[in-house]
Amino acid sequence: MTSPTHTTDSIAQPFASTIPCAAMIFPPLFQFAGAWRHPGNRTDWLRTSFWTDLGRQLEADGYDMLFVPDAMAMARGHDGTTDAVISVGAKGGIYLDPITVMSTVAAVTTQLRLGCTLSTSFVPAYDIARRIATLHQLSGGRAAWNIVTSVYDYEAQNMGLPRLEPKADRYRKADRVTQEVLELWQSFPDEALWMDTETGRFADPTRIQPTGDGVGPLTLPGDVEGYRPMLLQAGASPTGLDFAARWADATFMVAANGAQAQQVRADLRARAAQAGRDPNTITTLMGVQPIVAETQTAAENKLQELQDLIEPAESWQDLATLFRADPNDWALDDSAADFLAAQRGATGAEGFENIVAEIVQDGASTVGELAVLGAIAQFKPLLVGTAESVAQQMLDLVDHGATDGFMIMGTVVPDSFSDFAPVIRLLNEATKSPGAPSVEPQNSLAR
Ligand SMILES: Cc1cc2nc3c(=O)[nH]c(=O)nc-3n(C[C@H](O)[C@H](O)[C@H](O)COP(=O)(O)O)c2cc1C
Repeated sequence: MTSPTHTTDSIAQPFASTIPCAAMIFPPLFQFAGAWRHPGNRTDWLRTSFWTDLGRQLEADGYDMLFVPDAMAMARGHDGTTDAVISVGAKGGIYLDPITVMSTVAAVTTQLRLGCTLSTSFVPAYDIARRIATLHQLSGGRAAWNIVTSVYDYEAQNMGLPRLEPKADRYRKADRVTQEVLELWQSFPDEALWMDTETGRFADPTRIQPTGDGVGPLTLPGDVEGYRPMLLQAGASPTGLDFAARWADATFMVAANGAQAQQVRADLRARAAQAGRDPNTITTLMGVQPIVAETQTAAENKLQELQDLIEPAESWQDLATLFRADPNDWALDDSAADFLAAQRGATGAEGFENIVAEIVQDGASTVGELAVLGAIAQFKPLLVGTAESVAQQMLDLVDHGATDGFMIMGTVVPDSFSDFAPVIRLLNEATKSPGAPSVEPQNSLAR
C-alpha cells in the first residue's frame, strides 16, 4: 500500500512530565481479576462520583493522563455467548461510553489528559473529530484519541455490519479516517473564532472551510490555542506499528519485560524514521502493574494477598475466553506452549500474543500458571517493592531504551493508584535533578 502523507502539520501539546505516567481505568477488573471482589475496591464505576473522585485524585498525584479502553460489545467466549464473561465479571464485561465518562472528569480537573478510545472501523471521521474536539474544548485542550481498529466480528454486528474487515483493510481505513480527522480539526481553527463585539464579526469565514475532500467544516474549533488533541495508538502487529509510526503522538505499548519492550520500541522508532518522522516525537507508554508498599516485604505480602483472591479455575475460564478456546479441551497442568501454539491468532491482537509467548518462554510451563499470570496483571510486568525500588526499576527501563513513559494498571482502585503516587514524585525528582537525568527528555510530541 502507498503510505498516506501528512497533509497537516498540526501538533499536540507535549506531556508535561519527562517520564509520563498514564492511569488505565478499566472496570470491573482494572487488570486484576480479583478486583471487584476485593473489599478495598470501589465498585461504583457506573456513577459520576467514581470518575470525578478518581480524576481529582490522579491529578493531585501527578498522573499525566487518565485512559479508558473501549469496545462495542461485551466479550464472548468460545461458545459465542457472553455467559462466561459476565457471570464472573471478566475482562470485557463492562464498557462505558468514554466521551461521556471523560466529560465528567473534565469538569473537576485542569491538568489531567483525557484518553478516549474510538474505533475507526465503526465511527465516521466527522463524528470522531467532533466528539473528541468537544471534549478538547470542554477540558481546555486535554483530549487524547486512542485510535483502534477493533477486534471482533460481534462488535461489527452490534454496529450493523456483517463482520469486521480483515486487519490490513481496517488499518488502511484507519489511515484514511485519521487523515480526515486531522484535516477536520484544522477546518475550524481556534484562532478563527473572533467573537469581536466591536466589529460584529463572529468568526473568519475564510479560515473555516470544508476539507479538500469537501467534508466539514467542523461545527466547533478542533484545537485549543493551536494544540490539537493528542493521538494515541495501541496496535502492535507490524501493520499496527507502521500505523503508529505514521500517526501516533503516544503509544500504549505492551511487553512482557524490558527486553521485549526494548525490541518493540526500537522497531517502532525505526519505522517512524522510515516514514520520515523524528522518532523522538513518539512517546511509548509501557503497560506495567506496580505493587507499592512501605517495605519490600509489605509489597510482597500485598501481592500475595492479591494472588490469594485469584481462583485458578476461574482464571483458566478467563484465559480460555480470551483465546476463544473451549476450557473443557484443556487441563490446568497441560503445557502452556501447546496451548499457545494451538490458539495462536485467536485473540486478534498480535502484540498481545507476543507477550504471552514471551511469558511462556520465560518459564510459565502450564496452562494453569499462565492463567494466574493473566489474572493478576493481564500479562503485564509486575513491579513490586517500595516507591524507591519501583521508581528505580522504571528509571532503569527508560535508561535502557525500553520505554519513554508508562501506562499504570491498577489492582485495587483507587488505592493502588495512590500507592504509586510517591513513585511519580521520585521520577519527577530524578529527571529534574542535574546529576540524574540519564533519561533523554522525550516530551517533544510536536510534529
Ligand atoms: C495494549 C492494547 C490495547 C488495546 N486497546 C483496545 C481498545 O481499547 N479497544 C479496541 O477496540 N481495541 C484495542 N486494541 C486493539 C488494537 O487497536 C488492534 O485493533 C488490535 O490489537 C489488532 O491489531 P494489532 O495486531 O496490530 O495489535 C488494543 C490493542 C493493544 C495491543
